[in-house]
Amino acid sequence: MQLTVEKRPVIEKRQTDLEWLDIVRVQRTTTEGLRMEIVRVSNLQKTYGDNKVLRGIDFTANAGEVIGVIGKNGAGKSTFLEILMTLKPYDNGNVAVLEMELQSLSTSQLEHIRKDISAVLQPTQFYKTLKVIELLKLFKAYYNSNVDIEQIVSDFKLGPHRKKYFDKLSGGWKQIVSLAIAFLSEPKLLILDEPTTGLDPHMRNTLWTYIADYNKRTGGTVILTTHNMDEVEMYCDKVMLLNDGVNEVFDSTEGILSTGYKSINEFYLSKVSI
Ligand SMILES: Nc1ncnc2c1ncn2[C@@H]1O[C@H](COP(=O)(O)OP(=O)(O)OP(=O)(O)O)[C@@H](O)[C@H]1O
Repeated sequence: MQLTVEKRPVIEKRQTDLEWLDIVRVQRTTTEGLRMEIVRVSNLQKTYGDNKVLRGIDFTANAGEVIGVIGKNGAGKSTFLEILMTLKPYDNGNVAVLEMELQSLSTSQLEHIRKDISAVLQPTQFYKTLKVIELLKLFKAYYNSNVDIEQIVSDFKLGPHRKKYFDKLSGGWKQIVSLAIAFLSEPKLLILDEPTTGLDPHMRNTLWTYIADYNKRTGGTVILTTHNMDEVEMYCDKVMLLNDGVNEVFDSTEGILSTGYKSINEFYLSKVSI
């Protein structure tokens, strides 16, 4: 595998005190030209009652890609992610995760596939009686993970919080702990629903640093939703714009910008009406 490093001008503009944005987007090209397909979705449809939320989504995620799913409130982004996480049934279409067609899987096959998927939804109030460090140890044991807990504590700046009870943390720190736990299993597919909402700018950078590093180190795939278009522009390889129940655009970030938009924010505002 050959690594090519590409520095985007926009990153330089927004460089932060963490200097992490020598974090460059690493684009993997394989000499064999082969990339494992992690998710393939075709004509996905999902209705709640008479609310047809997804009307035919086509989507592919390859190993190592970071993909941002964007769209206005209520567009169906979380619904889409929950289907990929195997948490929600769908009405029509095909959804293959790690080359397994979800609707044809038995319960035990679903459990098997879930071992390779990690997800962070909105911060939860789970494990009230456990301290942060205990939670991390618990999940390390559960996942049989080789990840060094102290490294995770350091990477996510959790040192001052390690002995605090989870339910006593602020909303943002709960979010950070949930994210740290998600990375413990070194999943092939990481699904994050608005991971940076509620995080301060330093912690947002910390998270993106970790995602970029995880992605480079393990070749893991990340699919996330966000309303922050700057983050999409800086860190996502591809963008899917969900609009009126379909993937109105699904393209590389560069591909979108090369069509004349100054930014992904401008692209979003021009494509999506209130
Ligand atoms: N369990 C449910 N039962 C009925 N309707 C639902 C359910 N979950 C979501 N919906 C509806 O489906 C639509 C899409 O919701 P979803 O949460 O997927 O959108 P979203 O794009 O993630 O929105 P946001 O950006 O506001 O988080 C909304 O109209 C919502 O009210």
